[in-house]
Amino acid sequence: MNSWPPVPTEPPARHPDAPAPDTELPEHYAYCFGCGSEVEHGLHLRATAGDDLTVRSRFLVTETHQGAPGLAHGGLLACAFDEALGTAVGHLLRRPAVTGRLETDFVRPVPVGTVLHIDAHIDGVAGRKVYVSAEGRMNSVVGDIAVRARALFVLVELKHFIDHGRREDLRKVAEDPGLLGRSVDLNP
Ligand SMILES: CCCCCCCCCC(=O)SCCNC(=O)CCNC(=O)[C@H](O)C(C)(C)COP(=O)(O)OP(=O)(O)OC[C@H]1O[C@@H](n2cnc3c(N)ncnc32)[C@H](O)[C@@H]1OP(=O)(O)O
Repeated sequence: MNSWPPVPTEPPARHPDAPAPDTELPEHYAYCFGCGSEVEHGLHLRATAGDDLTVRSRFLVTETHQGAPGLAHGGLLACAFDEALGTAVGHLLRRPAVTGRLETDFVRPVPVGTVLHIDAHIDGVAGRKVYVSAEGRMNSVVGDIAVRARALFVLVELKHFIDHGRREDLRKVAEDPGLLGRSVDLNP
């Protein structure tokens, strides 16, 4: 594997208002495929703040997540890691960010019925670039590693979402702000 982070970085600083360790984190958007309660066949990932620069997430692989008979689809597993890594950036740095790059190593097949435990860690910051990595273990926080991932998140302004989001969904959120979790400082 190449060195990580791939560029010189500053040590990340956990935001002073980041949730305390062991705090259960709210979904960040009710219609998010990764965590949203309104998405029937979504991943329904749940996350807990960890110590320092970590977030611990978990999700149950169901029969709607299959790629081969009885096995999780790799793309859905990548989605879970995108969510888990983004949750770490959003809640611990409290800044809006989007995935610029995501790489995944699928180490073991993941059967339907598995609870995947994903430990994400913020590794370094270079300007707007935030480097994060995670490991996913099967059925226990000390289970066999099934997937590893690394990602670059890029810090963005609120304008990013307003400029690019579909109008009707932005309107829905304006009418019902409760659809969004209040985890990041939108005007830091
Ligand atoms: C509590 C909250 C929880 C949230 C959880 C959410 C989890 C899910 C997160 C997602 O899935 S977000 C959706 C998927 N991602 C996107 O839709 C992003 C689409 N891409 C973009 O909008 C733009 O390409 C992006 C904002 C990422 C960057 O565009 P910009 O014009 O703002 O910046 P620029 O292109 O100058 O890049 C900034 C830096 O990042 C670097 N960069 C960007 N993309 C890169 C890439 N792919 N690989 C390597 N480096 C990259 C780029 O080289 C540059 O480095 P330097 O500062 O050193 O010059």
